[in-house]
Amino acid sequence: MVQALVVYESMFGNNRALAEAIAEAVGGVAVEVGVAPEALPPEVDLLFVGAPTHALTLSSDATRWAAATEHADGPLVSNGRSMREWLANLTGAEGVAAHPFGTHVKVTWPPSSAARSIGKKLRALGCVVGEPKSFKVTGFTGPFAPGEVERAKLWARTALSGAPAR
Ligand SMILES: Cc1cc2nc3c(=O)[nH]c(=O)nc-3n(C[C@H](O)[C@H](O)[C@H](O)COP(=O)(O)O)c2cc1C
Repeated sequence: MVQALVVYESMFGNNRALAEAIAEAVGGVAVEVGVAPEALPPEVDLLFVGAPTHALTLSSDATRWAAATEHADGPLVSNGRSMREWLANLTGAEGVAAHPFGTHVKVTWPPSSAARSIGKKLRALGCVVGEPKSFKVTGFTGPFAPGEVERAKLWARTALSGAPAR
């Protein structure tokens, strides 16, 4: 049986909600990036990795600070280790099927998003990476555009059906 792990970074809760919906859809576990293992457990054979788009890519110290001071009503969901740091330290992911996801407010051309940045980093780690998927929120703190969470669940189930066990 395929064991799925969903690792997320989130400022205001949108990627957490997406990660939990994806985990439910594939029968996996959603883990906040600050407490995610840096050595991928060998039983994990399907990885979903998601984060919010900040300045067209993954968050940085500066954008996290802006999120906390300019946009948040309370504490950020992810206020420890960042997705960038976790991906820089991740080991044991070679050959694992991995699916990058994230959220954005605006679509840009050429396409740039946290999901795409995650995809590049997962590929460099030796993962077998699916097409990055970014889901739309209607404002910096949310909510999702109509149908986006359902779209994410369908996407995750498709990824599950194509995932061979390690
Ligand atoms: C500092 C900052 C920079 C952002 N930059 C972008 C951006 O370049 N493009 C975009 O579409 N959304 C941008 N956003 C909106 C985020 O993508 C949005 O807040 C996020 O998707 C919400 O997910 P979360 O609740 O999981 O953090 C930015 C948000 C913040 C706080």
